[in-house]
Amino acid sequence: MIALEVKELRKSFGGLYVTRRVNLAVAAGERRLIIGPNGAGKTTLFNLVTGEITPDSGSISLFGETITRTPVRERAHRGMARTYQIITLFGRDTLRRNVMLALLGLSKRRWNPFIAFERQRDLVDKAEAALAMVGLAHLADRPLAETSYGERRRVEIAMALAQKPRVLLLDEPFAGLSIDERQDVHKLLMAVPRDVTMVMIEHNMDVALEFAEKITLLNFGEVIVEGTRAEVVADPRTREVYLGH
Ligand SMILES: Nc1ncnc2c1ncn2[C@@H]1O[C@H](COP(=O)(O)OP(=O)(O)OP(=O)(O)O)[C@@H](O)[C@H]1O
Repeated sequence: MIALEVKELRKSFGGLYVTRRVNLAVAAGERRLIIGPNGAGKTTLFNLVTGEITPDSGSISLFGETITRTPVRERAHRGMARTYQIITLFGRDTLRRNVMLALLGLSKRRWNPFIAFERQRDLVDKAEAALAMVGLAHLADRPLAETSYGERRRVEIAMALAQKPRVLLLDEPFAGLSIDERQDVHKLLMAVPRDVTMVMIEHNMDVALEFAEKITLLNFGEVIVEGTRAEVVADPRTREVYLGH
């Protein structure tokens, strides 16, 4: 079963192709790593997959259903989640509330002002369960601004996992973390159940390589090497465009 399929995807900005005929098929449960030099088009590919930008041509499907023109929110309802940068979180709010807000953002129901936020029991439970999954249950009452960079990264992952995604896109989850924090996030990602397919963009090869089952190498908006971890690492083109950087 293919979880995420991209066919002949193209996108240009001001006449420059940033995504050129990209094809990608990620199997259900797979852990895929996307690598490539700066400007290769990795984030643009994620933006196309989540629907934040629209392709010029080509198609995207999620578990066999075409979503090429489906709005972002609807894709999220169908099981697509993405980790966002910390900037989008609320510093003065507690970790619990931040995760609850993420869940509310996805919820079809409207925010009910007559029920105190903390009394929305199901939301509280889901938020706490998500924080427990990333080992932060004990910090649920702490304002986000008082947490470390590594803890915040785990909150981002908790927010995405709380949505019970079928496909999770991780955009540089190890960026800016210390070696110890990288190991924590790595352990956490390795523990995510197989019913979540994960696609990761990452530059930190030490931890990312361990995570990857298959690797796709992008360069100038094109897939130039793809295969198992061993195949891609051994491929001279990988060394040429990426590992030599
Ligand atoms: N909205 C946009 N308008 C114009 N050009 C854009 C836009 N978004 C991205 N680009 C350009 O597309 C190219 C690819 O960018 P993208 O962010 O996808 O690369 P990347 O592989 O994620 O790079 P990095 O590793 O540096 O994050 C870059 O040259 C970038 O300047």
